[in-house]
Amino acid sequence: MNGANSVDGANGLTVTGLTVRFAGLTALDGVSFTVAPGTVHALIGPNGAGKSTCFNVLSGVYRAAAGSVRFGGGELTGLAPHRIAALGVARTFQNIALSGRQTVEDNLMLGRHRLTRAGFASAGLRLPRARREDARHRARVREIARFVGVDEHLGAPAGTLPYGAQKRVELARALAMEPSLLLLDEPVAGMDGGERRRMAEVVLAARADLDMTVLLVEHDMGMVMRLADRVTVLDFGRRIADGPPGEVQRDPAVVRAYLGGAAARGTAESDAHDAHDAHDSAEGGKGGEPG
Ligand SMILES: Nc1ncnc2c1ncn2[C@@H]1O[C@H](COP(=O)(O)OP(=O)(O)OP(=O)(O)O)[C@@H](O)[C@H]1O
Repeated sequence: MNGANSVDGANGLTVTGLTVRFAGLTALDGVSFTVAPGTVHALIGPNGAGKSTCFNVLSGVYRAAAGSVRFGGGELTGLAPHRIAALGVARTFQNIALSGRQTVEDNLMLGRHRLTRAGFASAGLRLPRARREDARHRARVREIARFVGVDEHLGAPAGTLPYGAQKRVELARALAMEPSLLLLDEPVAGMDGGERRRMAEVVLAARADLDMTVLLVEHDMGMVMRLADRVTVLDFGRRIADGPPGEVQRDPAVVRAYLGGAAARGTAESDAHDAHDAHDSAEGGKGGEPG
């Protein structure tokens, strides 16, 4: 199946024939998939499969050589990152990208920038309209911080928080943009079991309560199985499987791709490690280190 049934018009995403090349290397080779509105969709695959490249095209960081990305009825390919953000697409990063010296509240307020109507001049002059708007945004930021469970940290510099809390602040900042499509790049990488479960709860609550479509890149197969309504699997830039998580985890091409990656690297240690990941993917178990 080619996966490009259009879901234009709502908060659905339709990726068709996406191709990205880097000096002789084809990082994405005609990839197509569809993310239905209001669902959590996972993009998985071994290291180097093309997942980050795909996210970078969706958020406007990379340009595609060919193909199309349609969201909510409009074409995203070729738009600059700020234009894509303005259309309601928010993203978190594999590595934390917060402003460490600023407070959590200020980091979240940055997320609301696109929603701010009063210009810099009136905000600078502290005109009443700008003050009211600022208060409204701060109230919403507090709500979102509570929703994600970081409200106790609002006054702290983001860089001083424990790692797991910083990852949740990143998610809160993305939510502060009030996106209709949320791109999560390895949201639980480096977290312990308790933090992972907490993050999973927040993502599911965001889908249910905030009417959001979520696309997720994640190496933790337990998370993928728990969260995703549908999974697209990439390997060497190509789509090798697409379907419900239970189906995809049994797909021989998927199991082979994960085992093949381990064999190609050839060390006993990485074999054991990746075979463990592949086993997890086949069993829907927990584990899988960030790549
Ligand atoms: N800016 C770039 N310049 C050159 N090659 C790149 C660039 N970005 C990615 N690549 C290459 O494209 C391929 C896909 O990489 P990508 O980072 O998208 O994979 P991934 O699935 O996200 O991997 P991981 O799970 O390790 O993060 C890799 O071979 C990578 O080396």
